[in-house]
Amino acid sequence: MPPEAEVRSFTRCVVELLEVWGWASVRALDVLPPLRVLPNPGLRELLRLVERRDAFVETQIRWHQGCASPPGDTVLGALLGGDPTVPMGPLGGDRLHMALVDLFIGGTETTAAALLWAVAFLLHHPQVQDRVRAELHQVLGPTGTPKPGDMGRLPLLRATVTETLRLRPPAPLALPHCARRHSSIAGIPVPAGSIIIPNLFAAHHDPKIWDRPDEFLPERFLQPGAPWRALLPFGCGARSCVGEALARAELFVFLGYILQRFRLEPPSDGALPHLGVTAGTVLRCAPFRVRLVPCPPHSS
Ligand code: HEM
Repeated sequence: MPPEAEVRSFTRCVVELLEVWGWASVRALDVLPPLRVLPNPGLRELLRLVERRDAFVETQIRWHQGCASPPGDTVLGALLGGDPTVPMGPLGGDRLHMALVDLFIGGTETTAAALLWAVAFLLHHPQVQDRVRAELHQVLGPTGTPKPGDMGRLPLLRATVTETLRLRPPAPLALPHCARRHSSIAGIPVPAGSIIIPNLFAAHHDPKIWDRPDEFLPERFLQPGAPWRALLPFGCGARSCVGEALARAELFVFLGYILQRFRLEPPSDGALPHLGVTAGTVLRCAPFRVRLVPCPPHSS
């Protein structure tokens, strides 16, 4: 495990990197790649952060490789082949490096942002909190803790996570894709070489698909005929998010764990979080304060 100061500095680097990636001057390069030849302070800053990120990842890899008995039960240990139950075999070189980068960039801020949005919406909707807590107590009893395998038994908790991902998809513009050959989307021609940027946020707020699209209504996912196919917080198709199952499990378990033990309340001044959005690679909730009031088992 690297020293704590290094971990903190790396965490800051990942947060900043995602922020800079969301700057208009940097996002514009996804739409018009030829602009890369022009001087761009945003791009310069992004590349500086990428260098810092890569240096940290390389240090961790070298440390593991130089270690006489590297731990096999870490992600890096498993990717290096230390865990014989992992079928993929050892990775090396660029593939190993980018697998780790994907985990840090794709798998940290997105899930954290979603959890924060869930807490923010639940502060606005204490009655939903109560219903989820009642479901948790009824199904798991006073001592059981939610596990990923409980999703079928805790439909309202699962629906609460899903509704949060619908209203505030953490990656609102997914990732840019380039059409390798001539194609079409919903009858609209897409010439080869086109850059496609899916607007997941807009799709999740389409009034033609979603009833009262701007409202937080987890129950909509408990009703027959809910438009599941129009729900795309993890993208879709061959290049959809590889971390979907992990992210869903993390959100389900953490949110369930929190709601089982605490009532979420606004701070004493009663200020509720602002639910507005600002553009960014990761859709983040503005910072807010929350009181976690311990609630005894059985209470709702
Ligand atoms: C709530 C959490 C998350 C959300 C909302 C999310 C969303 C997305 C989206 C929208 C994409 C782009 C898909 C597309 O372009 O069609 C993506 C790609 C990706 N995500 Fe996630 N993600 C989350 C968590 C994670 C986690 C936990 C990991 C890793 C453990 C991860 C790793 C990746 C990777 C590696 C890609 C690129 C896949 C590829 O290009 O083939 N994500 N994610």
